[in-house]
Amino acid sequence: MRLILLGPPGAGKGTQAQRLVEKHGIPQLSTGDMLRAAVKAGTEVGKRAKAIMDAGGLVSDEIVNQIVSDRVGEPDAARGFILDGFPRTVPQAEALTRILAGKGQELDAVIELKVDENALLKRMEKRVADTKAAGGQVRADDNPESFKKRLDEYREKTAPLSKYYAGTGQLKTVDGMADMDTVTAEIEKLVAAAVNA
Ligand SMILES: Nc1ncnc2c1ncn2[C@@H]1O[C@H](COP(=O)(O)OP(=O)(O)O)[C@@H](O)[C@H]1O
Repeated sequence: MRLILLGPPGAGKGTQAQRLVEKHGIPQLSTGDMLRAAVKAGTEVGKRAKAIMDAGGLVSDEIVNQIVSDRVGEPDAARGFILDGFPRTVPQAEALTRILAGKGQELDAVIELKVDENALLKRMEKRVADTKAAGGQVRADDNPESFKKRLDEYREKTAPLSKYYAGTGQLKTVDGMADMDTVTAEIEKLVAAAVNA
């Protein structure tokens, strides 16, 4: 099963992706996590990406397309994967189609979590508070200024993907304002329908 989770920062993609991983035994491919790992490891990609990420901007399509192309070719992704945070632009979506076509694969579904924008800043602040309370490391881009930039980038470059995937007939939407378990149940219904289609 090959799935994309779409939605603004704070929509709950990471949480839902984790639940799908547990239930279906396929990996979550989060470009945000992969880029943060590259920053931490101090690789060339990490060095190029760090300042952009900290400010809430988007890393170049060229870099993320390459990362995803490499990652979907790894053995654990052969049976499927959940993409979280990719694609984030229409050119990335087009690149993904090419990458998968090169392997004779295609997507099963694109699931968009619809969330009221006013809730997103509060969710980010809660994530920061929870992380601090647990003694964890707060993300450099989880501050109001970078978060605002992330939302702006989302509106301008990522939101058009809904139309793109509506056009391919792959888009499904879920109410991301519902409680987490309800969202999970709704996603499972859509996944079951897509896989049996
Ligand atoms: N597909 C992508 N294209 C460009 N930049 C990306 C992509 N995925 C992640 N990034 C970079 O990593 C940052 C964090 O990504 P992610 O963890 O997915 O954030 P969020 O929690 O805001 O959804 C983004 O703000 C961006 O700088």
